[in-house]
Amino acid sequence: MTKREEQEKVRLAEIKKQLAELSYQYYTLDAPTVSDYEYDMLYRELETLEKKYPQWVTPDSPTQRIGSKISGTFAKYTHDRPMLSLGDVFSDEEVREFDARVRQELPGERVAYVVELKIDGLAVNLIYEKGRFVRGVTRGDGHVGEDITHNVRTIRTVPLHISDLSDHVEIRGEVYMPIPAFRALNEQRSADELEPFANPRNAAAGSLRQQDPQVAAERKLSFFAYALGGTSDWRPESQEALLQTLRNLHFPVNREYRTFTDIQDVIAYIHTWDTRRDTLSYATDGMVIKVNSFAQQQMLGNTVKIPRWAIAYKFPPEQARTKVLQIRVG
Ligand SMILES: NC(=O)c1c(N)nc(OC2CCCC2)nc1O[C@@H]1CCC[C@@H]1O
Repeated sequence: MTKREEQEKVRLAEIKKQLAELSYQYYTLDAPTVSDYEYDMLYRELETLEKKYPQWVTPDSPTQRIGSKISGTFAKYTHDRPMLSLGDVFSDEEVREFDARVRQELPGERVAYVVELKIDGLAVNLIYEKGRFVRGVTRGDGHVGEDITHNVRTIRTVPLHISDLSDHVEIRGEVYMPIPAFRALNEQRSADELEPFANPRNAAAGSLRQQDPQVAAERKLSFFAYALGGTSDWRPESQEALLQTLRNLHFPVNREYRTFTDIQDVIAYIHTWDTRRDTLSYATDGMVIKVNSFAQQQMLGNTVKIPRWAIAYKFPPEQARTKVLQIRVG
């Protein structure tokens, strides 16, 4: 390799690193530190170098987010640890019953709960090998999902590489379509005389099922990470510690999670979102209450489909609330 090629190879690696950091600031932190122009100039320099040296293009380059169409059906993938669903509850009383059961099964233990917004999207499994994003899979039936890597890699908040170089890391979270993107998409679909999507969840699901990643890329999907799959050598102590680790790895983590030791405080926090959730830029359909300690989650275990250490408190459906509001206003 000539001196010049050597320098260009270094420059190429440097730009990829910078663009990944700038993209994280812009899309995940919503706090860009450079102008769009500066970003575009760097991106163009990378494209020029990759055109000159195609042998140096790596799958985790920002230029590789939109690959080629896939043909035919999606490949199937078996999760190395099942992706559980959640049992639903609809009242404060049922939340207290959950707490009573947990404490009864953990006699003498100090129990803390992490409460998270329940994002109304699509559960997805992200697989990283030696730090590189290699596969994105739908939850499917919890055991076998569909390989939608080509579409997941177009999601700007999904890192194409992470600083943890373990052999196999599985990050689970929710792919969702922000409400502004959902509204714009439906306006466009009405203009094109296409059937609008009923809700952001359906729009996200429809977008992830596209054969053409160019279409998925235009749907402005996003992602919140909230759980681990079978990950080779991570041993986080608790949900809280896991969420912090995910944030440190530059995964988008929803910031509205809180930790409580008293179920009354959990219930009070849930109700602060009864109407406040309408101000969020993404759809939610409830709150997820999880026993914080992973050791205690292990002791409580899971049924075939759902954990015994977590529940979803569901908000009343929109129309019901609107009716109540009408009566009150009327
Ligand atoms: N939708 C969510 O925001 C959400 C969340 N914040 N946390 C979890 O934790 C999982 C981990 C093990 C059992 C449930 N699951 C969520 O969504 C579930 C995934 C599958 C069905 C629900 O969408």
